[in-house]
Amino acid sequence: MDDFSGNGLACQRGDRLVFTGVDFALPAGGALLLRGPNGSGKSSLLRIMAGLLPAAAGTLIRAGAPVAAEPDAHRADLCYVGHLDAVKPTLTVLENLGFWAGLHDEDNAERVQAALRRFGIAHLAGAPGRWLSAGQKRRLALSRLLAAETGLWLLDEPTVALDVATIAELEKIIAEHRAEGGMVVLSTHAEIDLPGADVLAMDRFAPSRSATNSEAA
Ligand SMILES: Nc1ncnc2c1ncn2[C@@H]1O[C@H](COP(=O)(O)OP(=O)(O)OP(=O)(O)O)[C@@H](O)[C@H]1O
Repeated sequence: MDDFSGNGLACQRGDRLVFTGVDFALPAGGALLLRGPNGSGKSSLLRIMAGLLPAAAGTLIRAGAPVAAEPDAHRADLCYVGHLDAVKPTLTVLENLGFWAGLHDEDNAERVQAALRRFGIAHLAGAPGRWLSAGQKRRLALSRLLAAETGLWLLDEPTVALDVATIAELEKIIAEHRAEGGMVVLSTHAEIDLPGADVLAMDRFAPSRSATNSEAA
């Protein structure tokens, strides 16, 4: 059974200690909502969870084993959607998603088509990325969630630029993922329906000013 947890996580960006002492535990099917003001470290924590940024302290555990022991297995079984959509402007919508999904699984054509349909952008499959509106780019980025099967979804402000109907669809897609034992960590300033989610208020983990100064000294 999959699960994902973190103990004593700290993050340093440049000279600044952004947060310390973050603990969380996600069971299979679990959801974690990251809240907090601008700069409190939500994106940084997601990047640490995705293995894109080293933690200054602490441990991540996936399915009972330290992520540091098998980082590739962890990365292969997660989908990180950052708040930059990473859509290549000269590739078509289908090529963008097919390329990404191919990194996970070569036999992905059907899943890719189904993902575009589910996010309502199948009619744009042949359009170059540069033609997409902000919301269409976001839908394409989120289509990755369905184009390859991964157990852990890490979503940085996923509802930005989405219309109301697509936010409702995303809520359903996340609920289906969790019903199959998938996990999700999501940061947002907006309202989103994530039944039973744990909430991490990131401002609680800001080091005190004196700690920050002594860290920087
Ligand atoms: N590449 C970087 N180099 C140095 N500092 C950085 C870098 N990226 C982010 N930071 C700093 O790390 C801190 C946390 O930023 P982060 O983006 O994680 O916050 P956030 O809670 O996601 O904010 P927001 O709500 O504005 O998206 C901020 O003080 C930010 O300036």
